[in-house]
Amino acid sequence: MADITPVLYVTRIESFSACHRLNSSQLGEKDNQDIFGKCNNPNGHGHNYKVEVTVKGKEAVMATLDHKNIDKDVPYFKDIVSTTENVAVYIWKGLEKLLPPNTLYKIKIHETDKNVVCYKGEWM
Ligand SMILES: Nc1nc2c(c(=O)[nH]1)N=C([C@H](O)[C@H](O)COP(=O)(O)OP(=O)(O)OP(=O)(O)O)CN2
Ligand SMILES: [Zn+2]
Repeated sequence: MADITPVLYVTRIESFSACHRLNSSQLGEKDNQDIFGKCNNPNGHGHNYKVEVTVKGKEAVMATLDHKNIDKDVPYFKDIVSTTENVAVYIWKGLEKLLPPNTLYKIKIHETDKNVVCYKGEWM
């Protein structure tokens, strides 16, 4: 008879504080303002991001982001807009390299109390 093993998902919640500005280097000033509105303010703004990492094992930390200006201090975001969706993919790519294959399950980021993004490594 085949063994039946329960699959458990373990979630750790970590946080980091960072500032950013939603602005695409591929667009002009007006388009950036129209698309990103107040989040395109040149002065930027900050968040206390809460990150939930779910693995089938253990986790690691995202020190490259904490107390940083995401747009200026993190080379990955030189030509990528620092939306929370893109931050989630960035964290996924970083953690995936540190963990055993197929153990990372889900990244969930609370940018604000109202904005929550989830990424499960899927592409379409
Ligand atoms: N799809 C996305 N939309 C927005 C993102 C994002 O990452 N992905 N990010 C922002 C801004 O960074 C912004 O700081 C979030 O602010 P905002 O939504 O304005 O603020 P709150 O969640 O506090 O709620 P509001 O009631 O809307 O002010 C915007 N959009
Ligand atoms: Zn923001």
